[in-house]
Amino acid sequence: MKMEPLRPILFHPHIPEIEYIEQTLLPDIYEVRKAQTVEELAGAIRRLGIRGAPALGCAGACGVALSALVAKAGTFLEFLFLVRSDAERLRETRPTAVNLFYGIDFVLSAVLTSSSIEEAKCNAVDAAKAVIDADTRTCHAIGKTGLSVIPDTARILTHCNAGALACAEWGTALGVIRSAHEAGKNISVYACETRPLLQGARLTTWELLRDGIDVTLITDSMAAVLMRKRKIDLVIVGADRIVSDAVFNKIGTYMHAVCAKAHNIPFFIAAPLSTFDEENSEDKVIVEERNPDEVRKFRGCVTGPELVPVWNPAFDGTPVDLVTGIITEYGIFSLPRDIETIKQLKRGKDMGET
Ligand SMILES: CSC[C@@H](O)[C@@H](O)C(=O)COP(=O)(O)O
Repeated sequence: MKMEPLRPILFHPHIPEIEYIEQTLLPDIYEVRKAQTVEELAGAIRRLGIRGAPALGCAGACGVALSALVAKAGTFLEFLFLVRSDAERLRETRPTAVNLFYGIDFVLSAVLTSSSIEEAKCNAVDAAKAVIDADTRTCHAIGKTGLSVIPDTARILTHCNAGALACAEWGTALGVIRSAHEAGKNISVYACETRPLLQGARLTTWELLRDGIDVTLITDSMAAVLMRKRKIDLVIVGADRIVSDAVFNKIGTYMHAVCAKAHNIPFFIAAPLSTFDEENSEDKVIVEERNPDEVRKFRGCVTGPELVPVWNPAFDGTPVDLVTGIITEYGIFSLPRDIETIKQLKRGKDMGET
Protein backbone atom coordinates (compact mmCIF):
# COMPACT_ATOMS: atom_id res chain seq x y z
CA MET A 1 0.00 0.00 0.00
CA LYS A 2 1.33 3.42 -0.99
CA MET A 3 1.60 5.78 1.99
CA GLU A 4 0.36 9.38 1.96
CA PRO A 5 3.26 11.80 1.39
CA LEU A 6 4.83 12.97 4.65
CA ARG A 7 4.40 16.73 5.08
CA PRO A 8 5.96 17.89 8.35
CA ILE A 9 4.82 21.54 8.14
CA LEU A 10 1.42 22.83 7.11
CA PHE A 11 0.38 26.48 7.17
CA HIS A 12 -3.25 27.38 7.92
CA PRO A 13 -3.45 31.16 7.43
CA HIS A 14 -7.21 31.33 8.02
CA ILE A 15 -6.81 30.18 11.69
CA PRO A 16 -3.89 31.30 11.72
CA GLU A 17 -1.48 28.54 12.80
CA ILE A 18 1.40 26.35 11.72
CA GLU A 19 0.87 22.63 12.14
CA TYR A 20 4.01 20.51 12.46
CA ILE A 21 5.12 16.98 13.30
CA GLU A 22 6.97 17.12 16.64
CA GLN A 23 10.14 15.33 15.56
CA THR A 24 11.73 15.02 19.00
CA LEU A 25 9.13 12.36 19.88
CA LEU A 26 9.59 10.12 16.84
CA PRO A 27 9.71 7.22 16.25
CA ASP A 28 7.73 6.10 19.31
CA ILE A 29 5.20 8.94 19.30
CA TYR A 30 3.73 10.59 16.20
CA GLU A 31 2.31 13.86 17.37
CA VAL A 32 1.10 16.82 15.36
CA ARG A 33 1.39 20.13 17.21
CA LYS A 34 0.30 23.66 16.42
CA ALA A 35 2.21 26.93 16.73
CA GLN A 36 -0.04 29.97 16.97
CA THR A 37 2.67 32.44 17.93
CA VAL A 38 6.16 33.12 16.67
CA GLU A 39 7.52 32.30 20.13
CA GLU A 40 5.94 28.80 19.98
CA LEU A 41 7.42 28.27 16.52
CA ALA A 42 10.86 29.49 17.62
CA GLY A 43 10.72 27.04 20.56
CA ALA A 44 9.88 24.15 18.23
CA ILE A 45 12.83 25.05 15.98
CA ARG A 46 15.26 25.42 18.89
CA ARG A 47 14.40 22.01 20.39
CA LEU A 48 14.45 20.39 16.88
CA GLY A 49 10.72 19.68 16.89
CA ILE A 50 11.06 21.18 13.40
CA ARG A 51 14.46 20.59 11.83
CA GLY A 52 16.38 19.94 8.61
CA ALA A 53 17.53 22.79 6.37
CA PRO A 54 14.67 23.05 3.81
CA ALA A 55 12.03 22.50 6.53
CA LEU A 56 13.63 25.34 8.48
CA GLY A 57 13.26 27.51 5.36
CA CYS A 58 9.55 26.64 5.21
CA ALA A 59 9.14 27.23 8.96
CA GLY A 60 10.92 30.59 8.75
CA ALA A 61 8.71 31.64 5.85
CA CYS A 62 5.49 30.56 7.59
CA GLY A 63 6.69 32.16 10.83
CA VAL A 64 7.06 35.59 9.24
CA ALA A 65 3.63 35.22 7.61
CA LEU A 66 2.16 34.16 10.98
CA SER A 67 3.73 37.23 12.56
CA ALA A 68 2.09 39.45 9.93
CA LEU A 69 -1.29 37.81 10.52
CA VAL A 70 -1.24 38.13 14.32
CA ALA A 71 0.51 41.53 14.61
CA LYS A 72 -1.54 44.01 16.61
CA ALA A 73 -0.45 47.36 15.25
CA GLY A 74 -2.13 50.76 14.95
CA THR A 75 -0.04 51.97 12.03
CA PHE A 76 1.76 50.39 9.08
CA LEU A 77 5.12 51.49 10.54
CA GLU A 78 4.33 49.82 13.85
CA PHE A 79 3.25 46.69 11.94
CA LEU A 80 6.53 46.60 10.01
CA PHE A 81 8.48 46.99 13.25
CA LEU A 82 6.66 44.02 14.84
CA VAL A 83 7.13 41.74 11.83
CA ARG A 84 10.81 42.67 11.48
CA SER A 85 11.40 41.94 15.19
CA ASP A 86 9.75 38.52 14.84
CA ALA A 87 11.83 37.80 11.74
CA GLU A 88 14.98 38.56 13.76
CA ARG A 89 13.79 36.33 16.58
CA LEU A 90 13.32 33.45 14.11
CA ARG A 91 16.68 34.15 12.47
CA GLU A 92 18.41 33.68 15.83
CA THR A 93 16.97 30.22 16.47
CA ARG A 94 19.61 28.34 14.43
CA PRO A 95 22.70 29.93 12.88
CA THR A 96 23.98 27.39 10.32
CA ALA A 97 21.20 26.31 7.93
CA VAL A 98 21.09 29.08 5.37
CA ASN A 99 17.65 28.00 4.08
CA LEU A 100 16.16 29.40 7.31
CA PHE A 101 17.37 32.89 6.39
CA TYR A 102 16.24 32.41 2.80
CA GLY A 103 12.65 31.54 3.88
CA ILE A 104 12.51 34.40 6.39
CA ASP A 105 13.89 36.97 3.94
CA PHE A 106 11.64 35.86 1.09
CA VAL A 107 8.48 36.53 3.09
CA LEU A 108 9.90 39.60 4.84
CA SER A 109 10.63 41.23 1.52
CA ALA A 110 7.03 40.55 0.42
CA VAL A 111 5.92 42.39 3.57
CA LEU A 112 8.36 45.27 3.21
CA THR A 113 7.39 45.94 -0.39
CA SER A 114 3.68 46.17 0.48
CA SER A 115 1.96 49.49 1.06
CA SER A 116 -0.66 48.65 3.69
CA ILE A 117 -1.18 46.16 6.51
CA GLU A 118 -3.90 44.29 4.61
CA GLU A 119 -1.79 44.04 1.46
CA ALA A 120 1.24 42.92 3.49
CA LYS A 121 -0.77 40.12 5.14
CA CYS A 122 -1.97 38.79 1.76
CA ASN A 123 1.51 39.06 0.23
CA ALA A 124 3.09 37.33 3.24
CA VAL A 125 0.66 34.40 3.06
CA ASP A 126 1.20 34.02 -0.70
CA ALA A 127 4.98 34.16 -0.25
CA ALA A 128 4.99 31.56 2.55
CA LYS A 129 2.83 29.20 0.48
CA ALA A 130 5.15 29.75 -2.48
CA VAL A 131 8.17 28.71 -0.37
CA ILE A 132 6.45 25.45 0.66
CA ASP A 133 5.25 24.70 -2.89
CA ALA A 134 8.67 25.49 -4.35
CA ASP A 135 10.40 23.21 -1.84
CA THR A 136 8.01 20.37 -2.68
CA ARG A 137 8.67 20.75 -6.42
CA THR A 138 12.39 21.17 -5.82
CA CYS A 139 12.75 17.97 -3.81
CA HIS A 140 10.99 15.95 -6.51
CA ALA A 141 13.27 17.56 -9.11
CA ILE A 142 16.35 16.70 -7.01
CA GLY A 143 15.10 13.12 -6.86
CA LYS A 144 14.81 13.02 -10.63
CA THR A 145 18.26 14.56 -11.16
CA GLY A 146 19.79 12.04 -8.80
CA LEU A 147 18.53 9.03 -10.77
CA SER A 148 21.48 9.32 -13.14
CA VAL A 149 24.03 8.55 -10.42
CA ILE A 150 22.20 5.62 -8.83
CA PRO A 151 23.04 2.20 -10.29
CA ASP A 152 20.14 -0.23 -10.86
CA THR A 153 21.22 -2.03 -7.72
CA ALA A 154 22.72 0.19 -5.05
CA ARG A 155 23.70 0.01 -1.40
CA ILE A 156 23.59 3.60 -0.17
CA LEU A 157 24.94 5.06 3.06
CA THR A 158 23.26 8.16 4.47
CA HIS A 159 23.75 10.25 7.59
CA CYS A 160 21.29 12.23 9.71
CA ASN A 161 17.86 12.79 8.16
CA ALA A 162 17.60 14.53 4.81
CA GLY A 163 14.15 13.14 4.18
CA ALA A 164 10.58 14.39 3.93
CA LEU A 165 10.76 15.30 7.61
CA ALA A 166 13.58 17.72 6.82
CA CYS A 167 11.74 19.37 3.91
CA ALA A 168 8.21 20.28 2.82
CA GLU A 169 7.88 16.75 1.35
CA TRP A 170 9.90 13.92 -0.30
CA GLY A 171 13.38 14.93 0.92
CA THR A 172 16.76 15.72 -0.63
CA ALA A 173 19.11 12.76 -0.02
CA LEU A 174 16.13 10.55 0.80
CA GLY A 175 14.32 12.21 -2.11
CA VAL A 176 16.93 10.73 -4.46
CA ILE A 177 16.58 7.38 -2.70
CA ARG A 178 12.75 7.55 -2.91
CA SER A 179 12.83 8.48 -6.60
CA ALA A 180 15.26 5.63 -7.33
CA HIS A 181 13.05 3.17 -5.43
CA GLU A 182 9.98 4.45 -7.26
CA ALA A 183 11.82 4.07 -10.59
CA GLY A 184 12.20 0.36 -9.82
CA LYS A 185 15.86 0.36 -8.78
CA ASN A 186 16.93 -2.16 -6.20
CA ILE A 187 17.95 0.12 -3.34
CA SER A 188 19.14 -0.74 0.13
CA VAL A 189 20.10 1.92 2.63
CA TYR A 190 22.47 1.97 5.58
CA ALA A 191 21.28 4.72 7.94
CA CYS A 192 23.89 6.02 10.39
CA GLU A 193 22.33 6.66 13.77
CA THR A 194 23.79 10.21 13.97
CA ARG A 195 24.92 10.91 17.49
CA PRO A 196 23.98 12.72 19.65
CA LEU A 197 20.32 13.31 18.74
CA LEU A 198 19.87 10.23 16.55
CA GLN A 199 18.10 11.79 13.59
CA GLY A 200 19.30 8.84 11.48
CA ALA A 201 18.17 6.16 13.92
CA ARG A 202 14.89 7.83 14.86
CA LEU A 203 13.78 9.60 11.68
CA THR A 204 15.50 8.19 8.59
CA THR A 205 14.74 4.57 9.46
CA TRP A 206 11.15 5.50 10.38
CA GLU A 207 10.60 7.26 7.05
CA LEU A 208 12.16 4.49 4.97
CA LEU A 209 10.36 1.67 6.75
CA ARG A 210 7.11 3.61 6.27
CA ASP A 211 7.77 3.65 2.51
CA GLY A 212 8.86 0.02 2.34
CA ILE A 213 12.47 0.86 1.41
CA ASP A 214 15.09 -1.59 2.63
CA VAL A 215 17.02 0.03 5.49
CA THR A 216 19.59 -1.17 8.01
CA LEU A 217 20.53 0.93 11.03
CA ILE A 218 24.20 1.21 12.00
CA THR A 219 26.05 3.30 14.56
CA ASP A 220 28.19 6.08 13.07
CA SER A 221 31.37 4.22 13.91
CA MET A 222 30.37 1.22 11.76
CA ALA A 223 30.40 3.11 8.45
CA ALA A 224 34.16 2.87 7.80
CA VAL A 225 34.37 -0.90 8.05
CA LEU A 226 31.28 -1.31 5.85
CA MET A 227 33.03 0.75 3.18
CA ARG A 228 36.20 -1.31 3.57
CA LYS A 229 34.20 -4.51 3.13
CA ARG A 230 32.83 -3.06 -0.19
CA LYS A 231 29.27 -3.06 1.10
CA ILE A 232 28.59 0.57 0.16
CA ASP A 233 28.25 1.69 -3.47
CA LEU A 234 27.73 5.36 -2.77
CA VAL A 235 27.07 7.88 -0.02
CA ILE A 236 24.33 10.53 -0.26
CA VAL A 237 23.69 13.14 2.41
CA GLY A 238 21.93 16.50 2.59
CA ALA A 239 23.42 19.90 3.42
CA ASP A 240 22.70 22.85 5.65
CA ARG A 241 24.92 25.33 3.85
CA ILE A 242 27.18 25.06 0.82
CA VAL A 243 29.91 27.69 0.68
CA SER A 244 32.59 28.12 -1.99
CA ASP A 245 35.03 25.66 -0.43
CA ALA A 246 32.98 23.36 1.86
CA VAL A 247 29.66 21.69 2.47
CA PHE A 248 28.20 21.97 5.96
CA ASN A 249 25.99 19.14 7.16
CA LYS A 250 25.28 17.22 10.35
CA ILE A 251 28.34 16.49 12.48
CA GLY A 252 29.91 13.23 11.29
CA THR A 253 29.43 13.94 7.58
CA TYR A 254 33.10 14.91 7.15
CA MET A 255 34.17 11.57 8.66
CA HIS A 256 32.07 9.68 6.07
CA ALA A 257 33.49 11.82 3.24
CA VAL A 258 37.07 11.05 4.28
CA CYS A 259 36.29 7.33 4.53
CA ALA A 260 34.52 7.35 1.15
CA LYS A 261 37.54 9.01 -0.47
CA ALA A 262 39.88 6.44 1.13
CA HIS A 263 37.79 3.61 -0.31
CA ASN A 264 37.09 5.21 -3.70
CA ILE A 265 33.34 5.41 -3.07
CA PRO A 266 31.33 8.27 -4.66
CA PHE A 267 30.19 10.84 -2.09
CA PHE A 268 27.17 12.93 -3.13
CA ILE A 269 25.36 15.86 -1.57
CA ALA A 270 21.68 16.41 -2.45
CA ALA A 271 20.45 19.94 -1.80
CA PRO A 272 18.34 22.72 -3.33
CA LEU A 273 19.84 25.88 -4.77
CA SER A 274 18.65 27.74 -1.66
CA THR A 275 21.31 25.87 0.37
CA PHE A 276 24.15 27.60 -1.52
CA ASP A 277 25.89 30.50 0.16
CA GLU A 278 28.57 30.60 -2.50
CA GLU A 279 29.80 34.13 -1.70
CA ASN A 280 31.06 32.86 1.67
CA SER A 281 33.81 30.43 2.61
CA GLU A 282 34.21 27.87 5.37
CA ASP A 283 35.89 30.26 7.82
CA LYS A 284 32.85 32.61 7.75
CA VAL A 285 30.26 30.00 8.77
CA ILE A 286 29.00 29.95 12.35
CA VAL A 287 28.62 26.34 13.45
CA GLU A 288 25.88 25.98 16.04
CA GLU A 289 27.12 24.59 19.35
CA ARG A 290 24.33 22.95 21.25
CA ASN A 291 23.62 22.17 24.88
CA PRO A 292 26.27 19.82 26.41
CA ASP A 293 23.48 17.80 28.00
CA GLU A 294 22.53 16.50 24.54
CA VAL A 295 25.77 14.45 24.76
CA ARG A 296 25.68 13.69 28.48
CA LYS A 297 22.12 12.37 28.33
CA PHE A 298 19.55 11.07 25.89
CA ARG A 299 15.87 11.48 26.79
CA GLY A 300 16.78 11.54 30.44
CA CYS A 301 19.14 8.49 30.32
CA VAL A 302 22.65 9.27 31.49
CA THR A 303 25.29 8.71 28.79
CA GLY A 304 28.17 10.59 30.47
CA PRO A 305 29.06 12.05 33.88
CA GLU A 306 27.06 15.13 34.80
CA LEU A 307 30.10 17.38 35.06
CA VAL A 308 32.21 16.10 32.16
CA PRO A 309 33.11 18.92 29.74
CA VAL A 310 31.49 18.38 26.34
CA TRP A 311 32.04 19.75 22.83
CA ASN A 312 28.80 19.58 20.88
CA PRO A 313 28.95 21.20 17.42
CA ALA A 314 25.81 20.41 15.41
CA PHE A 315 27.53 20.49 12.00
CA ASP A 316 30.86 20.03 10.27
CA GLY A 317 32.36 21.29 7.02
CA THR A 318 33.46 18.85 4.32
CA PRO A 319 36.02 20.31 1.88
CA VAL A 320 34.58 20.37 -1.65
CA ASP A 321 37.38 18.20 -3.06
CA LEU A 322 35.92 15.25 -1.12
CA VAL A 323 32.51 15.71 -2.80
CA THR A 324 31.85 13.81 -6.04
CA GLY A 325 28.85 15.95 -6.99
CA ILE A 326 26.08 18.14 -5.62
CA ILE A 327 22.69 16.94 -6.82
CA THR A 328 20.31 19.90 -7.22
CA GLU A 329 17.01 20.64 -8.95
CA TYR A 330 19.06 22.13 -11.83
CA GLY A 331 21.54 19.31 -12.36
CA ILE A 332 24.65 17.91 -10.72
CA PHE A 333 27.34 20.44 -9.89
CA SER A 334 30.87 20.33 -8.67
CA LEU A 335 32.72 23.01 -6.73
CA PRO A 336 34.75 25.09 -7.37
CA ARG A 337 34.23 24.29 -11.08
CA ASP A 338 30.56 25.33 -11.30
CA ILE A 339 30.55 28.32 -8.97
CA GLU A 340 29.74 30.81 -11.76
CA THR A 341 26.79 28.68 -12.94
CA ILE A 342 25.46 28.56 -9.37
CA LYS A 343 25.76 32.34 -9.09
CA GLN A 344 23.91 32.81 -12.39
CA LEU A 345 21.12 30.45 -11.37
CA LYS A 346 20.75 32.26 -8.06
CA ARG A 347 20.66 35.65 -9.80
CA GLY A 348 17.84 34.30 -12.00
CA LYS A 349 15.94 33.33 -8.84
CA ASP A 350 16.43 36.79 -7.36
CA MET A 351 14.64 38.12 -10.42
CA GLY A 352 11.42 36.60 -9.13
CA GLU A 353 11.11 32.81 -9.29
CA THR A 354 10.73 30.84 -6.05
C1 LIG B 1 17.50 17.95 3.80
S1 LIG B 1 18.13 18.21 5.32
C2 LIG B 1 19.87 18.45 5.28
C3 LIG B 1 20.38 18.75 6.62
O1 LIG B 1 19.62 19.77 7.20
C4 LIG B 1 20.40 17.52 7.53
O2 LIG B 1 21.27 16.57 6.98
C5 LIG B 1 20.87 17.95 8.87
O3 LIG B 1 22.04 18.07 9.12
C6 LIG B 1 19.82 18.32 9.84
O4 LIG B 1 20.33 18.72 11.07
P1 LIG B 1 19.32 19.07 12.25
O5 LIG B 1 20.21 19.50 13.36
O6 LIG B 1 18.55 17.83 12.54
O7 LIG B 1 18.45 20.21 11.75
